[in-house]
Amino acid sequence: MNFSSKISREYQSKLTNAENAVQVVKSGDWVDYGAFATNPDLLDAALAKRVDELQDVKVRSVTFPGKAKVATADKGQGSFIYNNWHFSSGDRINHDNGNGYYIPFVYNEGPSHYEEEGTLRTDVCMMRTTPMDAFGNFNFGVGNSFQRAILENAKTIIIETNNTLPQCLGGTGESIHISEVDYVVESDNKPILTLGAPPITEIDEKIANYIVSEIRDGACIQLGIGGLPNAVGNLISQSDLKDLGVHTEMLADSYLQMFKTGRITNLKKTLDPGRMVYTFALGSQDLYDFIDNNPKCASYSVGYTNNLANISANDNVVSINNAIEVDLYGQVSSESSGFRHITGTGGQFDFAYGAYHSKGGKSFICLSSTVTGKDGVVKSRIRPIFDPGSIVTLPRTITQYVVTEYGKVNLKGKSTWERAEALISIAHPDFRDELIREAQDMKIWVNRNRKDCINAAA
Ligand SMILES: CC(=O)SCCNC(=O)CCNC(=O)[C@H](O)C(C)(C)COP(=O)(O)OP(=O)(O)OC[C@H]1O[C@@H](n2cnc3c(N)ncnc32)[C@H](O)[C@@H]1OP(=O)(O)O
Ligand SMILES: CCCC(=O)O
Repeated sequence: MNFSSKISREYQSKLTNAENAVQVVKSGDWVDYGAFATNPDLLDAALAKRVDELQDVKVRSVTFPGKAKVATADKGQGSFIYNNWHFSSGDRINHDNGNGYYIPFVYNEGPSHYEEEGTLRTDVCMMRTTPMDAFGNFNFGVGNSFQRAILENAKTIIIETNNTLPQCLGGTGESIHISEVDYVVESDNKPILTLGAPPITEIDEKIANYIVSEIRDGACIQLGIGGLPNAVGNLISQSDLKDLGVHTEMLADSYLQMFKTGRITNLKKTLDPGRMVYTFALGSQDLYDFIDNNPKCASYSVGYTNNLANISANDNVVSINNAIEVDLYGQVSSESSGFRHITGTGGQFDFAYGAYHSKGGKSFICLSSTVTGKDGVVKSRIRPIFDPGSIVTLPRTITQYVVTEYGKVNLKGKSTWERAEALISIAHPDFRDELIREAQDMKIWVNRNRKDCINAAA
């Protein structure tokens, strides 16, 4: 039998439908899904339908597009407990409603949690991939992440194919072979989630200006998610910066824009020169078309992209990420607000640490100085201390630059009173007096920190 007919016989023998495939799940099992667009769709729906038959099935996902059906199927019967390593907006709603839980981790350690013997059990992994190629491989498309480590830990593997996933060339960890798979389900090829570019506000533009003036030719860029990093990408596209490189966890539309305007060549990178390195992609159809089979882009496991030594291996790494709040000690909270869990630590810690340790590298945390709550009340995002429940994403020892529309400050090497002074200088003017009073009560204010000196710094 020749190679291709052997592969196709194996494929046919494993082909089934979603309802049959999920019969493999038993009460008490741990089930892992995919990450981002590689979360299963039909298999999630089929598993949720077994709500009356199953007890105590624990599901783990990474950033489910929309809302996972298993999370809401349960209605308190103890059939499913839904957990997630990083919340999407749907996961956030599930958590708000008591239908989901967060799993704390730093993103670079995702693979090792599954690789360390006995840390995590995976009875069944069900994930979405591209259809099988001529060699028997299923590609993880835009969700490489730590899928390979999960699959290697899984007792049973079910693949749900979708032909709208781009073929993402690796790298490492970007595919699985038919010989490793137990069941294949062909889906209805519903288009994967696309994300429009977030709108750029005037405040975002001001913040982006402070950051872009710190970037030099040949720098290696990591942009986080949200409007602010998108504004930075937009401004870089219009600049005359040259030979920028990309080593990031998330590939988004702003990289495509910077590539098209000739800002990105990747030629000055010392690690993976000539290639844009990423572990997942989230953006428009244009972005997915760009990465599809593109040898200039390399999809790697997050154990590689977010490895601290790999991040700092390139020179002049610039990492730009968003935050929810920063306190006067310089701690950064990027994943929750009080007891409301919003997203996750993700790779923020990895890139803030790795960028600072790259030769000439800089790490930026950016946020608007205020936010208007759902109750209409305007709050300062520079806080004396965080509310109970707010999670520290970056300890104060790791934070380098903090940027608002009122300026940028570098906290490295600064004592507590200098940090308070620096951070209040970039807070919204309406909140500065109150922050100074709080800093006095917190014993992080000395007599030479006076209001006029704050105004001078601003
Ligand atoms: C994928 C990557 O980012 S790679 C980079 C490394 N990873 C990280 O940085 C992970 C942590 N960071 C993050 O998850 C994001 O950058 C965030 C959440 C900090 C900001 O992302 P954005 O998309 O700009 O957030 P957005 O403004 O849409 O707010 C998300 C939610 O948080 C809420 N929120 C934002 N700021 C605040 C605040 N200061 N107080 C209370 N709630 C807030 C919003 O109301 C919104 O809730 P909703 O969905 O109910 O409306
Ligand atoms: C899963 C991690 C995504 C992020 O870093 O935001």
